[in-house]
Amino acid sequence: MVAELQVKNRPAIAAVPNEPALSVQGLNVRFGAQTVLSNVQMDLEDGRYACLLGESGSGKSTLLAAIAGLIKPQAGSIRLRGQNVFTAGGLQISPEKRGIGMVFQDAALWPHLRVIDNVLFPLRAQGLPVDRERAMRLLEKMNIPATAAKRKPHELSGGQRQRVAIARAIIARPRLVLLDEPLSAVDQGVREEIRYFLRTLFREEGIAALHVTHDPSEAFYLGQHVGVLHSGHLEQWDQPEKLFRFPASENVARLSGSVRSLPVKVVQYQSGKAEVALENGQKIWVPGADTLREGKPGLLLLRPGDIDSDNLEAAFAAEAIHSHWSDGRYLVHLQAFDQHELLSYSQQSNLGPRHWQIYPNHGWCIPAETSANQEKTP
Ligand SMILES: Nc1ncnc2c1ncn2[C@@H]1O[C@H](COP(=O)(O)OP(=O)(O)OP(=O)(O)O)[C@@H](O)[C@H]1O
Repeated sequence: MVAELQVKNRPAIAAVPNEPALSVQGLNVRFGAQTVLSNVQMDLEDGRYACLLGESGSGKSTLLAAIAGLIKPQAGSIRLRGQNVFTAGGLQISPEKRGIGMVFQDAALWPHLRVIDNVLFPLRAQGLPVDRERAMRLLEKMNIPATAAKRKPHELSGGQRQRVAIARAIIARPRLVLLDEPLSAVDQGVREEIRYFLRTLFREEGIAALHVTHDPSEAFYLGQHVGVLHSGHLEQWDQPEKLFRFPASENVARLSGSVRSLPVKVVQYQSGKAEVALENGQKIWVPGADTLREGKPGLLLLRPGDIDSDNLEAAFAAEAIHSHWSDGRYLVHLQAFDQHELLSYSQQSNLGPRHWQIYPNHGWCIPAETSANQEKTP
């Protein structure tokens, strides 16, 4: 009887070769009158690690809950390795049959079970062979000493508990692991250690992951693919370098790292480059989106590494109004073109007026009417 029940809990879906680990199409989620996810589309290749950035309340946890089967969306579809697990037509495979591992902000281990039994729990729940050797190997890889395997979770540090939770999430070789801010409750040193384990372990095991975080450095360290969710819209889902260098919107730029924007007018556009007029009338060529239109307003997105103060052929005057030590250099806040703030890195902390230059071929220009700007309009 017990064996029958366990077999029933095994993932009910078989893998289709060469299909993405996860495919989400047109997903909509509403809670009452509030639309929390709107037409979300994403594909995640098998064995790839993806990170999802977004502000608090943007819908990140809701998306994970929908993929895990914990809530039922109003529209769209979710496929795991080619098999539908949710369709708006009525199919809703239950969470335990989706073959998904989960890691939460707090490790959420069973307090009454020893560490080893916590790790083995998914195998027992799914009626799979209880592979103690694999459990011990995973704990060893996560730098948990063998002696700790017999302890209860409260006898471990917070960082160790989180590493046990990661071992538990992958023990059954799930097709996908969902991680909801797994590093936000641990301190910086432990965070760096765990993110190293995550990176090496998931690649070794070839398990796909969707990892939610607020921290761009975490997303770029771990993510082979990175997305930005804003007000329930997945504004970009891309390779990390593309998302950082060519953000689709001001929100994507802002949520993926330090950035400031300058309003410009598009003079002309030629194969990936735009000539834009700055507010002081000066014209420069910058990389630009192919959605730019001549004569229309644009937004020139500038990261600190796009601006330099040491060049004598300086392009514009600006006042350094604040600087602070950041990651081995100063991050300088500039006041330019009347009221606009820009950022630059510098070896010096000198404040006051100076001349600055936008590096040739740096910056990224997008149309002024991206979703971010539309939302700001009252
Ligand atoms: N079960 C629910 N019932 C009603 N509203 C909900 C429910 N779950 C989430 N929400 C609302 O949906 C919105 C998105 O919440 P969600 O937790 O997905 O955001 P998030 O991006 O994960 O935020 P955070 O980073 O703070 O965890 C919020 O406005 C939240 O209040």
